[in-house]
Amino acid sequence: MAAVYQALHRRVSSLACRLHSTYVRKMRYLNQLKEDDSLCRQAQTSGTFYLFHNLSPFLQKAGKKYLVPQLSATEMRQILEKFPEAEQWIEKSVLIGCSDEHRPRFALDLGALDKSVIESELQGSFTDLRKALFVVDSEDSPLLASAQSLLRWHDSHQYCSKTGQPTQKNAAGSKRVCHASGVTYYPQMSPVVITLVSDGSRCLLARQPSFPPGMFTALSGFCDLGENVEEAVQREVAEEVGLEVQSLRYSASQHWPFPSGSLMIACHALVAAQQAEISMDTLELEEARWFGLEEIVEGLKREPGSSKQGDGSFLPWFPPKQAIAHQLILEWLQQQTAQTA
Ligand SMILES: NC(=O)C1=CN([C@@H]2O[C@H](COP(=O)(O)OP(=O)(O)OC[C@H]3O[C@@H](n4cnc5c(N)ncnc54)[C@H](O)[C@@H]3O)[C@@H](O)[C@H]2O)C=CC1
Ligand SMILES: [Mg+2]
Repeated sequence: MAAVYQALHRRVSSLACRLHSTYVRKMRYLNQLKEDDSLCRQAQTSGTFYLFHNLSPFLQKAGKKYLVPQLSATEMRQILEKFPEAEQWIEKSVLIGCSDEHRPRFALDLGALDKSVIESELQGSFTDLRKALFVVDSEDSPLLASAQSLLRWHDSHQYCSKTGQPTQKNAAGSKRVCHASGVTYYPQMSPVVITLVSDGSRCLLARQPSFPPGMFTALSGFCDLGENVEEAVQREVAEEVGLEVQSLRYSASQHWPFPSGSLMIACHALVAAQQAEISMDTLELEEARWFGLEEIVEGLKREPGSSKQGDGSFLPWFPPKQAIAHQLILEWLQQQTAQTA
């Protein structure tokens, strides 16, 4: 028995080692592409391309599914030949990853070109990211989200904020440089805390007036400069619902492309059950209230379309699985059911 176990252990370890080395080699290769412009330009000739138009990704409908096509360099050339100055377009692409076989992936925004020509040629459509994220396969959503954030960053950092002179991107798009001032700009994102507050038996969800009718989610807020995650959670909860966090626990994080590239840091926070009276910030929130276990279970079953009632009001529903708020709510539910079991 021990021999079988040892053999199994050896096999698992060697598999883990091989997997690990694939990952390490991939990350090192990507880093090389970021650092070496000529290597990256060469990689563009064998890479694949995801297309965007004014930050909307290109999707193809196949039956009920939406696919995110990757175009080869040859297919890219065929499309771009239909427009003037085809060569300069490839230069605008940004590196967003690579396959395990080191085939690099790029994203390219063709916003200045006539989108109907591309759409009819490739039989698909440029789709708003707020829709695209929720209709594509779950492994494609993070890729679209990070590609869009990087393209947006390049689009809004064309000039040096010190000299006003144009900045130049490196081949991979991992930075921009102002040659007049020597300043290097790196893509930025904003840290945002998202907190599911619980009083031990209920959890607190809120809605902003801009949310779709009936949607409730966890409290969120941008971190202030100089603040750590714990301070940001405590401040946001105090500001938005007037409660004092007693303890908090980190759950997970997620890149979120709205409004312009955020790192969502998700936490569970506990407040004292005796001091759980909500005092809502009416400037930001339209409604904030406690939800019991049953209401959470029911809310998770609902979809935007099924939440409208006969009298025109909406029953609560929660963000879809692509949003980290959904994961926080599921975790809370699991914890509650484990406690009451
Ligand atoms: N993935 C998910 O599950 C969820 C994601 N979110 C995201 O979190 C973001 C932040 O949540 P809010 O409650 O709106 O934040 P918030 O509570 O900090 O309020 C937003 C206000 O903060 C100010 N602000 C400070 N720094 C900012 C920055 N870097 N960028 C933009 N505004 C800044 C602005 O005045 C803005 O109106 C939302 O934009 C939303 O996209 C929110 C809930 C769920
Ligand atoms: Mg907020």
